[in-house]
Amino acid sequence: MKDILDAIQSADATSADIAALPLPESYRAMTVHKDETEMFAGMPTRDKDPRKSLHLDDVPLPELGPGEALVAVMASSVNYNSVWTSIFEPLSTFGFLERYGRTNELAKRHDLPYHIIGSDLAGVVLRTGPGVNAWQPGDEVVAHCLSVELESSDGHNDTMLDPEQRIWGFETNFGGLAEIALVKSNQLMPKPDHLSWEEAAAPGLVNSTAYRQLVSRNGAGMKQGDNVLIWGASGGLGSYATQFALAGGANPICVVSSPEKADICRSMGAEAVIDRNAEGYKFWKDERTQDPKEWKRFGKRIRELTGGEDIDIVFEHPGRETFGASVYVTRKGGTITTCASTSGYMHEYDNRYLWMSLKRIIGSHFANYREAWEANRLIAKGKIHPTLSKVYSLEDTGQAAHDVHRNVHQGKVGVLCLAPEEGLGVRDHEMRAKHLDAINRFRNI
Ligand SMILES: C/C=C/C(=O)SCCNC(=O)CCNC(=O)[C@H](O)C(C)(C)COP(=O)(O)OP(=O)(O)OC[C@H]1O[C@@H](n2cnc3c(N)ncnc32)[C@H](O)[C@@H]1OP(=O)(O)O
Ligand SMILES: NC(=O)C1=CN([C@@H]2O[C@H](COP(=O)(O)OP(=O)(O)OC[C@H]3O[C@@H](n4cnc5c(N)ncnc54)[C@H](OP(=O)(O)O)[C@@H]3O)[C@@H](O)[C@H]2O)C=CC1
Repeated sequence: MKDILDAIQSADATSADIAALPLPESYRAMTVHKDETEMFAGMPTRDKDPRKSLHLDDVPLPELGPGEALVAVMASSVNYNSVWTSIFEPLSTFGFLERYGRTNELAKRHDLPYHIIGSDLAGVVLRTGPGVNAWQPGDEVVAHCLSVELESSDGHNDTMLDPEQRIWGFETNFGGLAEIALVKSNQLMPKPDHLSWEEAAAPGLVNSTAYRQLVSRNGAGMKQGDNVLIWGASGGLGSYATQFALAGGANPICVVSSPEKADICRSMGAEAVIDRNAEGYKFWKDERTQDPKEWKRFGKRIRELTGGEDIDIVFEHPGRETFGASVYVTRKGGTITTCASTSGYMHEYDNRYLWMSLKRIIGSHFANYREAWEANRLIAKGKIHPTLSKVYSLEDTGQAAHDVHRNVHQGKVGVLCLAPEEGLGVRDHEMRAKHLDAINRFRNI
């Protein structure tokens, strides 16, 4: 592994040099263990601790198949899907690996007693499998997390609709929170030159998801002037949704839960910010009963901030806790677009406000190949910036996931895998200098 790292860090290693490096038989990776899936049984979700279930293991290098690439991972990031995997909710991810393993001989590699997690990476291609022409050993890349087979016509217009659609590092093995990752070569995209490894690894999953959910015609198709209600506006998804709204001429109404988070939203350029904690919204009277008066109070506050207008698009992901309010505050003909249910997936809302006011609910999930590429292009062009806050070492991934689970993080949390320190991998210093304040906006707060 040291030789690989030395070659990556040397200014003059060629593609042939990288291709000639022997690959290690094993590498370090963050895993969950199949024989531990019941370890948190009976505990409340909040108390399930990723630091207990995530392990740093030495794992054997997987065989490289056709159309695949092995990548030396310099940095990765923590996504909420890694929190779900590490607390075995809503399901153990080993079921996904078993199901994938049954599909064909090569997919069997994924069905193991350990699951290497992680759905983001920035790194360097080490080897490509048969049939890969677009990428070479030595290429500096990021990887998006869409894994599809594309054997069915269902996914030929929109690759997210493939019946064998999986999220790499969640529904497949060999993810990015490791020193080496196995990806399909179609997941690879050029690493933005002006970013360090850990900055480049941060946006991938959430940026692509926010792009489809909010901007793409497959999602809400946001346009100039739209009022966009963004829950968790300084969190993983929300910090990109806020940037897309601002960059696209829309009007974000950012919801956060502390004055620090409100300040970050303002520093991104948002003017309308609601601190849900300070304003004390209680959309549920008890576990089963919502309080429409609170939806109305929330709607009034939004009208105060917009000069009397209601919401064109709600960027939803908290789920059960907020969904009733989200449907209520949307304007006639408006759209609620949802990609998650962090607080519970059995939603309740008053359907009269949906049908009588001709509102639409759109389900959205990650992004298709093209959307992921377009979202990465916006990062590479400096139109959208990483929202990296803290950076952890690979061995401290459990703590990083714990922070995200407990909602004590800001923006995105990064993880150094092979990169020995932060700040490495920047190739375009001139472009970086232009965007330095925006790149550093979330750092160490
Ligand atoms: C990019 C990052 C993203 C995120 O962070 S997202 C957040 C994390 N992700 C999650 O929380 C989602 C985790 N996944 C799940 O909870 C489950 O994954 C799903 C609920 C999405 C699906 O459940 P399942 O049991 O895996 O699949 P089924 O489709 O319900 O299949 C079970 C059986 O039901 C059959 N079936 C499906 N639809 C129908 C239908 N309409 N009518 C009759 N049967 C149906 C199937 O065929 C199959 O059958 P057979 O067991 O025999 O193979
Ligand atoms: N389907 C898909 O493709 C994707 C789905 N997801 C899912 O989306 C969800 C959010 O992911 P991500 O943004 O990365 O996570 P983060 O934890 O980084 O951010 C979410 C933010 O939402 C806010 N929030 C959390 N719970 C509530 C609540 N009960 N009521 C109101 N606001 C709440 C919090 O902000 P604050 O406290 O400031 O209000 C929190 O910081 C996860 O469940 C994840 O699995 C993520 C990416 C892709």
